[in-house]
Amino acid sequence: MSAGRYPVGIIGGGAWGTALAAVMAQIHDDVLLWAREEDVVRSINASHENALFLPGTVLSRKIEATADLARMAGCEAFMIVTPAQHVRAILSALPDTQAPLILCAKGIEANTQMLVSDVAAQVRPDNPLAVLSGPTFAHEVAAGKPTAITLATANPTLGAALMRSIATPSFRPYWSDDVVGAEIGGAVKNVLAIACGVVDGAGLGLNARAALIARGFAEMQRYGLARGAKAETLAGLSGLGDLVLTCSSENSRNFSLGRSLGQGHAAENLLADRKTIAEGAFTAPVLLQSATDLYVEMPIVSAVCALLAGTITVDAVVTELLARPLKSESW
Ligand SMILES: NC(=O)c1ccc[n+]([C@@H]2O[C@H](COP(=O)([O-])OP(=O)(O)OC[C@H]3O[C@@H](n4cnc5c(N)ncnc54)[C@H](O)[C@@H]3O)[C@@H](O)[C@H]2O)c1
Ligand SMILES: O=P(O)(O)OC[C@H](O)CO
Repeated sequence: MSAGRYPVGIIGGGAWGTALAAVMAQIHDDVLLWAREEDVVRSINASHENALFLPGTVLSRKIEATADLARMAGCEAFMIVTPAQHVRAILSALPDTQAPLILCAKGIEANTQMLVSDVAAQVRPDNPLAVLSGPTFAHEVAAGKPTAITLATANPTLGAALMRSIATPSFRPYWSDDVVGAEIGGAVKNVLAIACGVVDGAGLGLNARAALIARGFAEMQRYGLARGAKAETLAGLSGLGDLVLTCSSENSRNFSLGRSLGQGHAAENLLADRKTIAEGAFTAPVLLQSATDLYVEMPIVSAVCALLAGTITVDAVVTELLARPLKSESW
């Protein structure tokens, strides 16, 4: 990539877009971040903090925020960091560009069952695509803590160029040619993290949590392989790696949503009160529908859907899962 004023533009001023801007500011002189909320733009430009979505992290003065998408036209590559359900709209509104798009949302589009990369290929057929996904809590990345992540793109030359433009001494991408696998790991783990949070909130113990991670991973593999993912990608950073992270920490929004469900709070109230995104709540119903269409069994995902819909209690869901017919552990 040739030198330009903004080597990487970031679209989305939530916690993750802001953390990625902090990473980019370690290696680039100017970082332009588009945020939807004027408050976020003001907070970053005036106080060098994203007080709404990543409070407490002091940001580099190299980061400039804007609410004007037209300003992004000169960027040489884009990180697309809005929630999955808004990627279609934001890509449609992006200025005319043929720059590579690095897709950072973890989810599946409702109604269409499309992965974010499918949405991007449909809306922006002329832009090269890559997916960035892995075990990455935003506040740790923004603080410069060591992080490894999958950068998936079918084109190895593009992969190498993008890795060079985003790697820092503490942020290490690994290239994969498996875009579908990288996306499915990130989308499915969010739903499984809700389930692990439920186990925690209901006080079901660490054995139950480990069982759920292992059996949840079996669901991720069944579904991923049915959609063309590679097994080794699902076992890597963007699959198992991210599953382990989000299933074991209250820092995960998905886990903490599940924890509150497990403590008996109503899903409707919990979702209405949220200011930040728990992607798993949006992914769960479309994932279950997609799995059903592919004849893939996902009992844990199904249980999460029922809990989110408020059609079953935690006690009943646990009894149901444990009462399923005894079967082989492989699949
Ligand atoms: N936070 C993390 O640690 C992390 C890490 C890796 C990946 N991700 C993924 O990145 C994506 C963004 O998550 P986040 O943590 O930055 O979100 P966040 O919860 O911190 O912020 C919410 C974001 O949603 C945006 N938003 C809300 N309504 C919108 C609309 N109508 N159109 C466009 N944007 C809208 C807000 O502007 C804001 O950027 C998600 O898919 C998430 O799974 C997050
Ligand atoms: O807070 P969560 O559950 O959205 O998880 C954030 C990241 O996806 C962790 O990799």
